[in-house]
Amino acid sequence: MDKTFEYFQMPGPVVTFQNLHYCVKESRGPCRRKGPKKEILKNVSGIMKPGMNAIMGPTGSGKTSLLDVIAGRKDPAGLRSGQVLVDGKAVTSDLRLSSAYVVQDDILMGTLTVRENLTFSANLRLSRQQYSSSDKEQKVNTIIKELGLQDCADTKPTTGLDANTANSIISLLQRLSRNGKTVIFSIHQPRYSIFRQFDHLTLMNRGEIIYAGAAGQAMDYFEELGFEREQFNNPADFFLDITNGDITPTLDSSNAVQLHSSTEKADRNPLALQYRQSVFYGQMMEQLKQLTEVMDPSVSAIQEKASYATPFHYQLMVLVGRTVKNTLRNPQTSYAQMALNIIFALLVGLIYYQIPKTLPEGLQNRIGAFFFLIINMVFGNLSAVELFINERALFIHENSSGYYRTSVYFLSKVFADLLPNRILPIFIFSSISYYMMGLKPNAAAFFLFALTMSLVSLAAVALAFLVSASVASFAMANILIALPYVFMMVFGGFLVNLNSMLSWLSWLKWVSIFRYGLEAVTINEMKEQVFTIDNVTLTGEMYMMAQGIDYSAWGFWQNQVALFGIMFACMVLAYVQLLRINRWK
Ligand SMILES: Nc1ncnc2c1ncn2[C@@H]1O[C@H](COP(=O)(O)OP(=O)(O)OP(=O)(O)O)[C@@H](O)[C@H]1O
Repeated sequence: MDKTFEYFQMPGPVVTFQNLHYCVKESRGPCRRKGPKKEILKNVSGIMKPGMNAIMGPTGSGKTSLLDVIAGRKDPAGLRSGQVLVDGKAVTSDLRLSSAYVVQDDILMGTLTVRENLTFSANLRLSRQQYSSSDKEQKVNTIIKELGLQDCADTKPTTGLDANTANSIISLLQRLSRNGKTVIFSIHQPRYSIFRQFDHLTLMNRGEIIYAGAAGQAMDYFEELGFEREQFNNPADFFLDITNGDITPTLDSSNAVQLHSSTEKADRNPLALQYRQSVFYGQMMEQLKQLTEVMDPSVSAIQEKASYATPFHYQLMVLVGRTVKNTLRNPQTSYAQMALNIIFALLVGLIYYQIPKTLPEGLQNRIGAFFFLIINMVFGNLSAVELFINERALFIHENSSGYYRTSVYFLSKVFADLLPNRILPIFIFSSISYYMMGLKPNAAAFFLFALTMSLVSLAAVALAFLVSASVASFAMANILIALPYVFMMVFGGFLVNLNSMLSWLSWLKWVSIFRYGLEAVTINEMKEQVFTIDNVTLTGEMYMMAQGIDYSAWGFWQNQVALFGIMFACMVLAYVQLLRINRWK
């Protein structure tokens, strides 16, 4: 009884929700066609006060959906009616910073230690004006202590932490709730030692509430309805037996629910109807009326812009720091990328070692080498498709919890990938292959060669980023990226003469990274070169003229501009795709 009293008296935020109706369209069949609408929350109202608020019910009863609607994580398009208020005010983006939403899945950066993960969160979610670095450090230490993680605070997050056990999580939540926090959680079949720590219990069945009130009074409520509890039956099992229809009310009870009457319509939920006639419901609705009367209606109309605890540049610094740390601790991709480039550079260098200027090999080998190089620059970057897929769940969670802006995440990922995995390996690749092949021996030509290789590579990488930001699985990403790469290769000007192509297909050459790359390196190398066979001479210009390549200065630079344009457009589209990722549940 004391506990109930404490629950109703404790100061802190009060969450209210009234008349929630939430609908989804079920997807059906292999094409995931949208089926008919299904109401997953039906006329759900309630009050959650500071303390331990448990939501229980069988699988699919709507527990998670209710939590998601309260936390503002469920797509608002599905909310047919109802409203969630905190202290009588409509929920705004500020709530993201003063609340926490914990999911069951493991969404932490696995390469960072427990302390580093917590520090990352503290750095982004606590305002720099209100908390100094040492304040944040202290907060992190307190949390580590509260969670009992002192022994593993400096090891990487792994499973099997003490804090993962239900008991320690519940006792932590209880300590939080005793400090005036409103803790709302969904739980399956807790054992009695856990159940008795709950202050308030919401029981759900088929999208409706069948009991909401003091957790300690729930059993009496159902016993009064005529459900008989066996002596040693755990409360959670008792409730599950009721919702599953495994126990029925004894007929001699005056309040007994007629669960299986012949007049009952299939879609009616007698337990929910009974609850709506109960004194618990009456009292709750009365309180709800009082709590929502004070609400200022103008507040709910304002759709606030998302606000963040820290400025753009600070978020960028923290996120780049984490990405760099992650790359350094998980350097396989960078090593593999570097090794791939060195091996291919040596291979191209050996196959086309010191190409002579005599015909036919002088010409044939040069063009063949260029094709080989461009293929390597494009296909060698397939690993870039993993960039946004790997951490998709982490990004969605952190972004919707208000840690950082999407643009900050995009920039930190792109730059942390481009420098170690793309730019650096390309310069090493270019240096090795260029001098082994014996191409034009002057610094300007080498620089333009390396520039072309970089732009070809970056354009291909940007396309991979776009695919990466657009899909959630590697399998899909691999299919989507292979298709344009192969098309571009076919229309690159090496495998088919572009002038002889069917006119309705010829537009493809304008989007071919291969063509721009191949033309640029060809112009760079062939210009002012003279090839000989016996007494006959052939100039590079003659070859390019025959191929329809414009070898003027603009002819060369237009390829670089086009490559840059493809890269830029793909990057912008990749960012737009990141913004469009569905954050709703
Ligand atoms: N976005 C959605 N699209 C389609 N159906 C949904 C969606 N969200 C929830 N549902 C459906 O609504 C019902 C309630 O789901 P919910 O996850 O809230 O139940 P739950 O009580 O938390 O179940 P569990 O204990 O298994 O987690 C389920 O039938 C689920 O399939």
